[in-house]
Amino acid sequence: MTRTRIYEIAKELGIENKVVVNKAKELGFNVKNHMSSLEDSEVNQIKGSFQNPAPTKKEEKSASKSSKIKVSVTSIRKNEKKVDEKKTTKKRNTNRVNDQAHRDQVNKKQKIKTNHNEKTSKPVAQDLLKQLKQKQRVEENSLNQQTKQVSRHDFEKSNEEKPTKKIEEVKKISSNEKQTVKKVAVTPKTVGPKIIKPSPARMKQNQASSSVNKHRVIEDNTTIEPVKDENRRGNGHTRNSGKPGRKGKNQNYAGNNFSKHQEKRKNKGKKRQFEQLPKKQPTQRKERPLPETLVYEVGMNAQDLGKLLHREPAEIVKKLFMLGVMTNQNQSLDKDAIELIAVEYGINAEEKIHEDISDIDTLYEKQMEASQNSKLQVKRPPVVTIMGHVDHGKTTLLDRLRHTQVSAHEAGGITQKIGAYQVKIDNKPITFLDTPGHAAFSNMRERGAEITDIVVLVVAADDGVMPQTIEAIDHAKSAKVPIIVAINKMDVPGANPEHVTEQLMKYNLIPEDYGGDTIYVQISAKTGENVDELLQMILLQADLMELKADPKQKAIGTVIEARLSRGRGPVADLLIQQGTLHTGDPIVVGNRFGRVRVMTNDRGRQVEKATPSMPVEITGLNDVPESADKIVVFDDEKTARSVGEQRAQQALQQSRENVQHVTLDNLFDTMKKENMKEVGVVLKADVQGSVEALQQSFEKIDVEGVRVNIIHAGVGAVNESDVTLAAASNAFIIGFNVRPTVTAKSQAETDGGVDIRLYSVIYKAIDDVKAAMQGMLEPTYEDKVVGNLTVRETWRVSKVGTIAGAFVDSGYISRDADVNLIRNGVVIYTGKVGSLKRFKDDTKIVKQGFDCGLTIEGYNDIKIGDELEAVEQQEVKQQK
Ligand SMILES: Nc1nc2c(ncn2[C@@H]2O[C@H](COP(=O)(O)OP(=O)(O)OP(=O)(O)O)[C@@H](O)[C@H]2O)c(=O)[nH]1
Repeated sequence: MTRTRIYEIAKELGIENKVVVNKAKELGFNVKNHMSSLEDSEVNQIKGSFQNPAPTKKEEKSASKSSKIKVSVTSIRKNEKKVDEKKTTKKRNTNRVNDQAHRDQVNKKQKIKTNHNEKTSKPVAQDLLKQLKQKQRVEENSLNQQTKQVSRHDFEKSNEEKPTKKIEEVKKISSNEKQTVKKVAVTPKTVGPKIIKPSPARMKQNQASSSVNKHRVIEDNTTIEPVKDENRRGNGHTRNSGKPGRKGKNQNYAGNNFSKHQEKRKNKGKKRQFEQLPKKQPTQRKERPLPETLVYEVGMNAQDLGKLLHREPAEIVKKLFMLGVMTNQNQSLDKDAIELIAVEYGINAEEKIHEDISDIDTLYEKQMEASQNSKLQVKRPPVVTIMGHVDHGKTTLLDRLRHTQVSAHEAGGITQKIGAYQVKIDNKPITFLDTPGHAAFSNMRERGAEITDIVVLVVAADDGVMPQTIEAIDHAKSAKVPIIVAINKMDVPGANPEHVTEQLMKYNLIPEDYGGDTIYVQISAKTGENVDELLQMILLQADLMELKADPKQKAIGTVIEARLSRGRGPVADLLIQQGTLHTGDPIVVGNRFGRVRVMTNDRGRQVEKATPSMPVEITGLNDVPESADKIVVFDDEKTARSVGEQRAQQALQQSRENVQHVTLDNLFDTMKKENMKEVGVVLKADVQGSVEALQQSFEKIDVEGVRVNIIHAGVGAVNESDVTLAAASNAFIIGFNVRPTVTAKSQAETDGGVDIRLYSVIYKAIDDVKAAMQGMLEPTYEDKVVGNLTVRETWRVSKVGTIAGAFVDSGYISRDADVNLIRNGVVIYTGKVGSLKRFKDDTKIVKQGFDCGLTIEGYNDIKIGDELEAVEQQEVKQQK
């Protein structure tokens, strides 16, 4: 009989010694500690008590609790096996089996309920996997459908490949998901690719990169469309379902139990995936069609041509290179190169004729032509110039016409101001230009301003045809302007109109009575007799001429007069010839520019617009223009400014070029001119007309060998710069109806006395200049006897010759004088004084009543009693 120790039993049962000891004691065995031994029957009892414990209430509870937590199917089965093998008592076995069956059921229920412990609970996990697979299949089908839809819309060309690829992609993603599913609990929500919110830009991008980046497109499309469609269909998905990155709104997605770490890894993977994708190619520019004709300008570069041809400049450079023209994109191309390019592209080339907008003369001509061809033409008032000989009554007639008495206040009685005004007869206006005779008329014509329609030739009935009358006829005829003869001063007793008519007929001005077509009117400007008839005749003539203008077009006109006003700045009198000028119009006037600021009519009333043949005064120019300058209206002030500045620049350039350059052609003239004396004049006047009148008069002063050089002429007060200029040019200043500024005056005094001459009458200015010119002539000299001497002694000195001791009877004798030696009333010799002494000293001059000793150069035969005349050359003043 063997005995077994307690610790061996505990070891066998896998429980603590203490427990076995206690159990043995419970069963009434005599044991003390784990070293105590038991008989076989006792051992079996103890083992049995441990292997088949009686299910107490406490035990049941604890068993149920633990099964909820840990008991597995296999462990139960193991226990069952063990129990079967050990063949414990029937009762206990039955109890145990019942208990176990109960526990199994509880366990199964718990497993399904809680879904915990999938690793060990195989049947539950298999169920779940089944569910998942089913779900994925549904998703695949759905994705397939969506992919087809997308491909139908966006990828018609490559629609066969893409769905497959999409499926592959989805499968790939799904397989990834499967792995994840094994580890995590499955939620009923979609486990799919990241859903990206669709946007027009993204769609566009997808379309653009479709050919290049199919992979990306597929992903984008598979993710974009389902959201849209499902939302539309209302299939239970919320609008935000599956949208990543939206906090709070993405509960379902969060429910997928993607840990942050996993998500990060996933994103990283995606990033890597994108990085591996081929880089996005630069988008190709869609080529626009070539123009039919390449309208080019010489000097354009490849970039300019690229814009015109809708092609990349690089392409043009390449083409030129192939054609043998080496250039870059910025290099200017010549005509040949540009035309080569046009041929290369198979289109026509046409050179753009560059319109020089600074050429306002051409613009003026064009507009004049346009208005003459316009169907909107209406009748316009005639523009009349009154011409005639001095004092025949021009100013009186003009005054009579405008009911003013300007001539009474006119300094010197000469018409000096150029202006214009309108007179109405039978409500029909006539525009009169107030000019100083024919000079202004011809001056205007010389400068291309033909603004006069009719000339009224004033001839005094008591004076008849005079030189300036003839000049006026010639000017009018050369301008092809019809003449109306006004025989004036009919009120004067000696008036002889018949004689005047006879005289004028010689100049082909045949009156109607004599079968001609020249209108004659006998008037008295003073009394106003027949002045209205004269006006009627002017209107008749105008009707015959059918004078018309288009008031709708942009205005063009001519400057009649311009001046600088102290308060208003540059002021210009304009005659509008075509179109209508409005206040605010941007204009270029000659080389000046500006905007019509204030416009006043001939009565001084402010007007907003000026119609054809209307004279107006305007302000707003940057500088004083010149008479006969043309006015052109531009669309905007900026253009007007640039044109004006360009023209001023050109004028300056031209004036520099006009500085005399000696050529073989002008060599002789220049040499002659170089010998000429010049009188430098700086001319300032109140109005441009006076400046021009004075300038012309000065040029006409006929003093042989001298000419007037007008260094500067302008409108306005004499200022410091005029003084500086005059001082530098050794010129003097003529101010006509203007005064020097205070500073200019003091500067003139300090600057070595610059001469400022002020005039209010033209002829006085001319006389003074003439005198100055005469003063510049080389003086003429004549011999003049300045002293008489008598020879009283003679000495012959070797090496010196004969010395004469003489007494100064009258006048004086100087060392530089010539001497006439007179003997018996005859001049024997004329020569220079060799030496002149008082006693032993040399002297310059010996006066009357004194003795002197002198020698005569080259003459020694001097005798006592000879008479000597001291002769000097003295300047003789020119007669004025
Ligand atoms: N009796 C008479 N005298 C006249 C008549 N018309 C002009 N006069 C006088 O003739 C003189 C000259 O007249 P203006 O009008 O100054 O002559 P103008 O042609 O303008 O002269 P310039 O300005 O120097 O070119 C003045 O004294 C006028 O009073 C007229 O019809 N009858």
